[in-house]
Amino acid sequence: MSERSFSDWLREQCADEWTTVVTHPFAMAINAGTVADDAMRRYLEQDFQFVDSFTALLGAAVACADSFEARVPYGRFLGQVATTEEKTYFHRALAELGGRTEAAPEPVTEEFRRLMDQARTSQDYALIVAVLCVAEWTYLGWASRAVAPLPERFVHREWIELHDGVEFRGWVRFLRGELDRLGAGMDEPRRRRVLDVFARAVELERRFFDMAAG
Ligand SMILES: Cc1ncc(CN)c(N)n1
Repeated sequence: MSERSFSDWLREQCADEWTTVVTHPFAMAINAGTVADDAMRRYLEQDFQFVDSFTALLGAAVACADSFEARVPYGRFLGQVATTEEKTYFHRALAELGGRTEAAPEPVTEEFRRLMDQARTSQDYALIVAVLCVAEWTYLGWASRAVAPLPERFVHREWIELHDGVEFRGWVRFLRGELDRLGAGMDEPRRRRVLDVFARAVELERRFFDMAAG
């Protein structure tokens, strides 16, 4: 690896799949506010299952981070978003769309949950950050492509706003910074191990949107 940061290097290794995620037709339809109610309901029902393991993974990041400075942003994000804004969004949006919080998980949802659960139980901080970083950075990638005026309906607009804005950008910057910091001390096999997990998460993000697009 040369001077480019570890997080940039990771993203470049899966550049095609990454671009497919952040420009995915389903994500672009959210930005345009044109996702049909049935499709948005199915997507959010599945994402609610995703968010459970994601929240547990944030908890693992608090536990496994290698410094107090690193633990604090995870704790803040866990408290602010996972248990307040994002959670109330899901309940309001699913109520609006006639969705359920306990839908049966689709195969890709199961696979994503398994990846997050494996990262969590590994207690390997770098692998935990790799999965969190993909989930948040790709979401910033598509949401930041939205152009004003944002869609009128809150199910689309708030989902975009939750994944863009000053605070969310700072959160993604922090996650990338953690990968960059950890990557600087890694040997080649270790970097490849992190890449395996990073690339698998990018693939699952793409398949998650494919599932939602039907
Ligand atoms: C599948 C998926 N990936 C990422 C995010 C953003 N936290 C999400 N809500 N859902």
